[in-house]
Amino acid sequence: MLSPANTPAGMKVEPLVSLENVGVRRGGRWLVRGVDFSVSRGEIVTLIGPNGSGKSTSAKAAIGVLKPDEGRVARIAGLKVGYVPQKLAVDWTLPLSVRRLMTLTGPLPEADIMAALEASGMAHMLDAQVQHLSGGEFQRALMARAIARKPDLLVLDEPVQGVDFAGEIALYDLIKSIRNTTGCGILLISHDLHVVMAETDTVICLNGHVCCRGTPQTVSRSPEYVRLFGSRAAQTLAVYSHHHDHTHLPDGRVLHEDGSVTDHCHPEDGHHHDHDHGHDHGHAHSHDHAEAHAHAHADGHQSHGHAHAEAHAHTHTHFQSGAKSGEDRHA
Ligand SMILES: Nc1ncnc2c1ncn2[C@@H]1O[C@H](COP(=O)(O)OP(=O)(O)OP(=O)(O)O)[C@@H](O)[C@H]1O
Repeated sequence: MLSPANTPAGMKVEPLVSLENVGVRRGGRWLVRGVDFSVSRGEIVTLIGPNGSGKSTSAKAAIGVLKPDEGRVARIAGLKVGYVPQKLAVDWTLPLSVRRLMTLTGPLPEADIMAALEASGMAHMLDAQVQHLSGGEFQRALMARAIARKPDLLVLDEPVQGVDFAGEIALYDLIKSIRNTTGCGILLISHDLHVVMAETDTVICLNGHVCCRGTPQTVSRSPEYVRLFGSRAAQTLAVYSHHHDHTHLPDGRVLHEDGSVTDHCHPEDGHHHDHDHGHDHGHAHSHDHAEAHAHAHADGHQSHGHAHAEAHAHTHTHFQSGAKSGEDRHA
């Protein structure tokens, strides 16, 4: 495995992609600002945050699909990106087999198609119609498609959407095994504020900017969590909790915890208090988190404790971005 943890001590690894103070402005307002994070080979970075908090925007800026209005994005030369979008622009009235899905945007050697489907547990569904796949199978097919071109960086936008709890664990297992066998870097997007993959090296919590970051606290030590979800779940999932200190109003302005309202939110505006949960919220909280998780899954949606009333649009038509270097893209 090529995890940074396994690289020889003192050896500096150049990140596959790094964002520095990135801001994206559209329609007269900042969608995200002050975003900085990097993803290295073998590393799993998870972006969490409520709906509309800028996760997809930040990921798109990272892979070069979207040009930032401020800040810098650097990518290693020739970076190959596999992108599993949140939504697909597919005409569901036309028949589409899994095999065809694999080659929609370009031919692939048969051996690579089969190896990717094999790795994703989908080889037996080669001729199945995509329309008939379950949520979990569909995500696996998309993942197979993304890994077939052997990317350096795999970007997964909400890979567990529409997937039940057991399927979620299985998908996280698959993501872990992709990382372990290929050594690629993984940027994972989740709107679930309570649960992230245990293997996540860094969690970046977005709320229009980086609200907090840290290592996820594993809950495997919490007897309550194990009792609720079983030891298998406890081995696979971890919990990362946080608190948002501001609310985005429908008109784009920001209501802060102290009652003041500003036009934008920005880490430097004096209203934000970053929490490094690696320090602030340790194991003592794991019992509460496990309960939060139980509720989230029992009623089918999460309570974020954060009102975000904005409508948002998705443009998720890219399967795969053959991003070259960031400088090329931004020239
Ligand atoms: N091209 C655009 N023009 C204007 N606003 C946009 C554009 N793209 C995204 N937005 C807005 O930017 C905000 C962030 O969107 P983004 O899709 O990055 O959020 P997200 O955290 O990924 O949300 P979700 O969890 O709902 O997918 C949203 O309020 C969205 O409406």
